[in-house]
Amino acid sequence: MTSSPVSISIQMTGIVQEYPAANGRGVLRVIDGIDLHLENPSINMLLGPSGCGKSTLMRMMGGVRPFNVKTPTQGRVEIDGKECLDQHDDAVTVFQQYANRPDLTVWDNVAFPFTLKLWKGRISPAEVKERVDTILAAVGLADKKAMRPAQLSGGQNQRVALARALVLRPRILLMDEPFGALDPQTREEMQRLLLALCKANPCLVVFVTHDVSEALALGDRVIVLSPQPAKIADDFMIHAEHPRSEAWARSTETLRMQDRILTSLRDAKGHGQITLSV
Ligand SMILES: Nc1ncnc2c1ncn2[C@@H]1O[C@H](COP(=O)(O)OP(=O)(O)OP(=O)(O)O)[C@@H](O)[C@H]1O
Repeated sequence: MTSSPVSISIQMTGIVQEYPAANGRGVLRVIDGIDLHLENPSINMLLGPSGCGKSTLMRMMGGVRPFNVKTPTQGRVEIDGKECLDQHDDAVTVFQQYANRPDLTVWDNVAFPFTLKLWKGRISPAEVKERVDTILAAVGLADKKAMRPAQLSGGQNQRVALARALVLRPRILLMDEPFGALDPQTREEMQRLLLALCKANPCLVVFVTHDVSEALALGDRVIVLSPQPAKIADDFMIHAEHPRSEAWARSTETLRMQDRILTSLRDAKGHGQITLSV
């Protein structure tokens, strides 16, 4: 993978999101006035109680609009100063559920986006091959390329999903609790892998997590949302170098940040969803 300078910004101004209420009467306000400016290359962690609207906010950054719902209800999302009105190819998303196709090999799963209308014909078959082989080597799956998802572990499946996202060389990588279903050791391996991939291929990462330790291990910036309807409860930078050591994780500075996050979540309904894995 080659390291190339990358520059992108996401500006969210006065964001309000309402959905039709489940009982069919009125609306449910999920996001209640968020202003946020993100710039890359950086890893931005979004933390907040379950259901507070993290995924909703993240989807807006990729221009994804739920069927029949005006998104955002109020406010404006800009990518590089240009209003984002639709799904765009600057952003790709990695989900907790991998979304790998069971009928395709690892190689074909990673190459899959290039078969879609948006990408078809944009790059040559030779470049597709070069990109897929390179990213599979980078995520440590070069020797698994002929296997199918059912033959892989959870961590390996998540590597496939990460490779499929990065093969597009996005300027924005949206990660919606990507490591939430993995065991602690695999989760740590994936965190180290993500840091290495981001170093090789800098981009703007927005990463949703329920885990305070994960936010502290990965984040250049930590944004804490309040319970629904979400506002920004806290927002701070972490300047420590990556990868962050065990000693750093146990330092007074880190414990103070951990305490700061937990304090801003203390009164949150549903804060039991927030975990601490150190
Ligand atoms: N398309 C939709 N239509 C109606 N309600 C929706 C829609 N999408 C999300 N919601 C509601 O908006 C709220 C916020 O959902 P969202 O998935 O953004 O929260 P979250 O913070 O990511 O949750 P979690 O941490 O549990 O994944 C929830 O109450 C959810 O039911």
